[in-house]
Amino acid sequence: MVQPASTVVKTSAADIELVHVSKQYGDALAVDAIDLRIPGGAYCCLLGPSGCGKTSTLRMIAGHESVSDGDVLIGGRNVTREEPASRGTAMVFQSYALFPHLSALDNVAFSLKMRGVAKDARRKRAGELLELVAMSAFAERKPAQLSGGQQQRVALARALLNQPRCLLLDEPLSALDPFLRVQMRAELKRWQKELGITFVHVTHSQEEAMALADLVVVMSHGHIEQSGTPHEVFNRPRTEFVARFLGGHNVLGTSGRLFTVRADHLRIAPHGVTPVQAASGGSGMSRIGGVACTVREAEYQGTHLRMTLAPLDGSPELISMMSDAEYDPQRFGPEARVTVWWDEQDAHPLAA
Ligand SMILES: Nc1ncnc2c1ncn2[C@@H]1O[C@H](COP(=O)(O)OP(=O)(O)OP(=O)(O)O)[C@@H](O)[C@H]1O
Repeated sequence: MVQPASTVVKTSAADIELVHVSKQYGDALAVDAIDLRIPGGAYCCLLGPSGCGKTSTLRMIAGHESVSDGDVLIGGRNVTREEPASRGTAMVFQSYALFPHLSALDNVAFSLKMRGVAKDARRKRAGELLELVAMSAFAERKPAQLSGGQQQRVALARALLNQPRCLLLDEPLSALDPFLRVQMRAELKRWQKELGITFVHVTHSQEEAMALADLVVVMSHGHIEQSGTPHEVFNRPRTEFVARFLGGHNVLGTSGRLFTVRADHLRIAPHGVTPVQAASGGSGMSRIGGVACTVREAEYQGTHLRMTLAPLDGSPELISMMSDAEYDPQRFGPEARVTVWWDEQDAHPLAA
């Protein structure tokens, strides 16, 4: 019988706190005085485009990169100047970093061997961890004889060996094909819940972050643009950067103020139908009378149609997601004239 995760990895989750943490590489400021608290037992995703500082942040938590300024606290203890091994963290690398000449079992047992643990004891312990990640049947295989997803499981088992209180994952799914990525994503989430420890996962995929995280931290140019639950961040993006980076939003402007409307909240009627406007608070963020547009493209995406709409007044294009059930190619197909509007409550103001 497979043992519950909590009996194989007996540890408690630790909070992670970053207090005014900066990272300077020569003249380049990669991370700029960020403050962040990740509650113990949370699944946190650091999300942002290439070069925004997410890997540097993860590596500073792990202790693989020195902190230029500020403090890193794990479980309430200041670990800023501590070695990686004494922080209670473990890291899973993008490339998995397995030893090619060792079997899966010996890869997991390697650090126990270095510490002089007897062969039987280390093989027993490594075997338990391989069982946890459903890899017992592949224990004697070398990494080259394993698929990407299987190598990832071995890397995870190895990282769990020392009972970490926080697991740090650097783009752990990026080397996998799309199908396996979705499957492994679900397993990561399940393991995190079963183990009950804090996971910090770096990704540039908003879809991955939305699917996995309890806490999404959106970064740009070394700053935290916004942090919150996936629902908060998606429904209430704070800045234009967050709205554009997450996608699925239209960024609109009226009299110098910016706001967003989710693509699936745009309302569309065939040309000539007068929109019925929900009560307007007079903020100017709804469009009484609607925007006359031409449908530029209608892309079928299974459950939805993604429509690109070109306003006749020459303002920037809008994106609409319409459910397959609502879509009528006669009325909303390419080149159709339509009227687009939105309700006041669906328009969300952005910080300047
Ligand atoms: N060792 C280094 N020396 C000099 N500059 C570095 C070093 N490591 C990172 N940088 C720079 O710091 C900035 C942040 O890099 P970092 O790797 O943290 O970003 P990232 O968001 O993880 O990017 P990616 O998704 O591409 O890995 C980048 O401009 C990068 O070029």
